[in-house]
Order: sequence, then C-alpha cells, then structure tokens
Amino acid sequence: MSVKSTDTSFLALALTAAITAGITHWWTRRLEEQKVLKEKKQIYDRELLIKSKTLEARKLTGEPAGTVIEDLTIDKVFLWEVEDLKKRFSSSEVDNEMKNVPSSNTNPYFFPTLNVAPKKLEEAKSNQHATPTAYNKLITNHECIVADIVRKPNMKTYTHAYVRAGPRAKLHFDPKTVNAAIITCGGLCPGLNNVIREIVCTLCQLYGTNGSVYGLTGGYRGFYDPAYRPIKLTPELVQNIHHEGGTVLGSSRGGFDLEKTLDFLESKKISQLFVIGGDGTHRGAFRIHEGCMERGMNVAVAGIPKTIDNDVDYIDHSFGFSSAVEAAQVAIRAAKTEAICNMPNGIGVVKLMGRSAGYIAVHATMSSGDVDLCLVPEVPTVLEGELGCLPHLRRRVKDQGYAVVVVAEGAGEDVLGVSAETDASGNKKLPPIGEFMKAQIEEYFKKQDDVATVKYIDPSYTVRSVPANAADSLYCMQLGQNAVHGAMAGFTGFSVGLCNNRMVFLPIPQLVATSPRSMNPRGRTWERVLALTRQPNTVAKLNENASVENVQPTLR
Ligand SMILES: Nc1ncnc2c1ncn2[C@@H]1O[C@H](COP(=O)(O)OP(=O)(O)O)[C@@H](O)[C@H]1O
Ligand SMILES: O=P(O)(O)OC[C@H]1O[C@](O)(COP(=O)(O)O)[C@@H](O)[C@@H]1O
Repeated sequence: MSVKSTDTSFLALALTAAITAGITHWWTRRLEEQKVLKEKKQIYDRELLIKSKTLEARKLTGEPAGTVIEDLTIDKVFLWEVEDLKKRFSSSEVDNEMKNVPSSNTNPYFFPTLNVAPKKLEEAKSNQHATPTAYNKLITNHECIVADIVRKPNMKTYTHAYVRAGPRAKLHFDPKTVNAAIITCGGLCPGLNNVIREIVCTLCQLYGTNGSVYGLTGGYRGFYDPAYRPIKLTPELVQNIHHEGGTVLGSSRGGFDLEKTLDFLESKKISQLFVIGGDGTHRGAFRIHEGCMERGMNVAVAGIPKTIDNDVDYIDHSFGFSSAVEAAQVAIRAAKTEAICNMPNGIGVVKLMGRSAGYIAVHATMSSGDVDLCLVPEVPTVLEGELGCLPHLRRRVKDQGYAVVVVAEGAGEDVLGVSAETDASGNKKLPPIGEFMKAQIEEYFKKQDDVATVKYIDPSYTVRSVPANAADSLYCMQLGQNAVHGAMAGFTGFSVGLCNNRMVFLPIPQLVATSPRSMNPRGRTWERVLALTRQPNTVAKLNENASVENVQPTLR
C-alpha cells in the first residue's frame, strides 16, 4: 500500500507541531522552575543575611546563636531544695579541700576479710601523709539541673530542677570530728560493695576523717540487735570488696526500729549516716532524719538509691541495674540454645526479677535481640484469642522452629491473681508466673494436637549477686563520693543520683512519693519490645482492667 504525499506532509506537520508544543511546554516549565528556584534563592539569601545580621546584633547584646522558638518558653524554675543542717545547727565553716590521704601500701590482706588486725591498720595509718589539693570545681547551692529537658510546643512554661551534687566550698562538719555509719538494706544489688568502699575512702582519704566509720551489719536490725555487731570500716579493709557481689555488711528486710536507731546514733556520736537501699529503705532513712530533728541531733542522713528493679523514680537508672541486665543475657542465650536444640517445637522460658516493674525483662529482651515474647507487670497478659501470647508463640515456633520467652516475675497478675502474702518489709509475694507459663504453653500445643518441648530457666538470684560491671562501678563511685560531699556540706534527708546524666541531690520525700515507678506501657520502650518480638500489643486491655488499685505512676 502506497502513502499519499498529502498524508505525508500532514503527518510531518502534525509531528512538527507536537514537537514544537512539547519543546514549548518543556521550556515554559523550565522557565517556571528557574523562576521558583530564583525566588527561593532570594528568600534563602535574605534569611542568611537576616541570620548573620541577627548574630552580629546578638554578639553585641550577648545573646547566643540559634533560632528562637517562640512557643517554647521556660520562665520559672522551681528548685527541689534539700534540707540543710546549717539552717538549724551551727556550722564548722571549715574550707573544703581534698586531703588525698594516701592508702596504706602495707595492707597484707589482699582478699577482703572483716577481721583484719587493728594494730596493723593503726601502724599503716601512722605512716600516711596527707597532700591537700584545692578543688578545681566547687559547686554553689544555686547550681541546678533542669528536670524537664524535653520541650514541646504549648508545654507549661515552668519546670523543676534538682540541686547539683558535688563538693561545696564550706563544710558544715569539721571532717576531723566526723563519725559516720553505713548500712545496706533490702534485696542485693550489684555495686553495693563499690558504694561502701567509695564512701569509706571519700570520708577517710578525700576528707581525712579521723573519727570512726561504722559498718552496720544485717540491715536496719544492725542498729540494735546484738546478733548483728557493727564493724569499724577503714580504706584498707574495703580495698578489694568491690570485686565481689553482694554486700560485706549483709542486708535484710523488716526490722526497722526508729527509737533504737536514734539511740545507737547518739551513743556512737554519729554525725553522718549513709543508707544504701531502695524506696523502702529511703522511707526508713527519712524517718531517721525526722527523728534526729525531733531529738535535736545534728546528723546528716544521706540515701543512695539501690535496686536491680530500676523502680526508684526520677533518677536515670539505679546502680546495679545494668549489671543485672547483663547477667540476664546468659540465661536468655541458654534458653535460646535449649529451644533450638530440643525438638520438636523447642521453647525456652526465662523468668527474671522485677516485682512491680518490668525494666529488667524489657531491657534484657531488647539487648539480647533473641526474644519472641516478653511479659511484664505493666502490660496485660492475654493467653488466647486474637491478642493471645500462646497463638503468637505457636506462630513463631512454626516460622523459625523455636521460640524464646522472657517473663518478669511480677507479670500475669491478671491471669494468676494477686497474692495476699507479704515479706518482712511488707512487699507483696508473687505467684509463680514462670512455671504457670510453661504449663500453659504445653497445654496449648496439646490442645492443637501438637507438642511443645519447653525448657524453663529461673536464673533468680544469679542476676543480682554478680559484681558490678564497669558502667555500674563508675556510677557507684560517683554516688559514694557525692553522698559524702552532700553530708559534709550539711545536707540531710537527701539522696543522690543521676538525673539527665548529671549527679544531683534529691529530697527523699519527693523521691519516694512516686516510687516504685513502672515502665510506661504506651511509651517507646514497650514499642521497641513489640517491634522486636512481634507479639500482639495488649495495652488496649489496660483500660478494661483499670481500677483505682491498679493505677501506678509511670515513667518513660
Ligand atoms: N515506710 C518505712 N519506714 C521505715 N522502714 C521501712 C519502710 N519501708 C520499708 N522499710 C524498711 O526498709 C528496709 C528495706 O525495704 P525493702 O522494701 O525490703 O527494700 P527496698 O529498700 O529495696 O525497697 C526494710 O528493713 C524495711 O523494713
Ligand atoms: O527474695 P528477696 O530477697 O526478698 O528478693 C526478691 C526481690 O528483690 C528484688 O531483687 C529487688 O528488690 P528491692 O530492690 O526492692 O529490695 C526484686 O526484684 C525481687 O522481687
């Protein structure tokens, strides 16, 4: 078939028109784009000019660089003051300087023992030469750490702040005359010995205290029970204790007796008491402080928050928590190995401590990366159905051949009920959630005409009796030193801790008011756990279960 010449020229014309239209469109768009870019560049250049002019102007007025965010304002800072003995008793007004009394090199006792011959220690002490050094950084009482560092538009325009910890220029107590006492109470926690060691060394070496430092044994009963005798602590005696888990002083629950405690403090002329423990211990410590005030006793009571549960409010984390999470990894790895190797359908279940807060369980889960189901007290436990953890586990086993479960000891009250029993301190006893979950998993697989090979691991006390890891050891050192700095300066009824990564002094009443804290089930930590384990989110069930008794303070 031949193409007519009129058709050809029509086609050519149409093609030329189309190409011209295309080019015109492209060119017009390009011009428009260039125009927009030029306008943007002008705006950008103008902003740059404004910025540089503003900076120049700010330099003159002393204002800092950066953009002012108009809807973020802090106009008031409320300081959480700690009580100060200087306001009630006369002060020594001694200048604060680091004595740096050297440790004796003649200590023949490499391994810690509480029965070191006193004569040897006296000899060692007499050979010591103090080398005083001025502090480069003394802290003033109006230095503070702002509490709410995350700011969002339309937030309240005030915040509270904590007193910054550290050595003060003037001392309330003359270090030469200080007698001190140290006590550890409640459950064990990695780092207790580190804190004891640091307090003793700070008192005796940094401040050159000549008085006695008593270690009270067996928790609060150590103040009065003849079965628990106080020990005189020295730097030589505590030199190596930080390599061991537990507490060289021993600990206990219950046994608090205010009057007998005050009698002891009076009889031994104690002016500084260091109480290492959790929220319960701190409640006791504050009562001792109040008792001292009532009797007119010039005694600084300092708390150092301890708990592997990480449930003391306000502080970034408690010492020992990170070591406990680290120790839990061993159990999770063992559970994974058992689950992978034991067929058919291997499932490893690990129960971790955490009475009312699941911090250890969630942090161990997140750091291991090997867990398929994590149950904590803050989030409802649902066994079957759409949100059920048992169908989820079976799916995980079918997908990968095995599954790993981490369960916090306080989880599952909604399926197991709440125990009415309490321990000597009044803490509720917990029903056996680990064994319960093992039985439930086996039963569920059986109901599906299947079989699960479940291995149950309860590392129990092994996670809290380990020595402190490096991070906790460093933290304990800061805590011990600052507790002594605070007491020497005359603060009382206070505790020390890291808040927003800075060491602060906290008033005990505020600290315990919302402790024990628990994990926010609607926060990002729990979301990370869900992303990792892919377990169903049962948080919506919280509203259904909510009752006044169940409502707890939550953080992060
Ligand atoms: N409100 C309180 N007043 C006085 N002592 C208390 C109070 N609560 C707890 N204690 C005592 O503090 C010690 C430790 O308390 P506990 O709850 O066992 O551990 P933790 O201090 O780790 O929370 C126990 O000897 C307990 O009797
Ligand atoms: O058997 P014990 O010694 O009473 O300790 C059990 C409890 O102690 C803890 O390890 C820590 O508790 P505290 O820090 O409150 O003393 C909990 O996790 C656990 O429930």
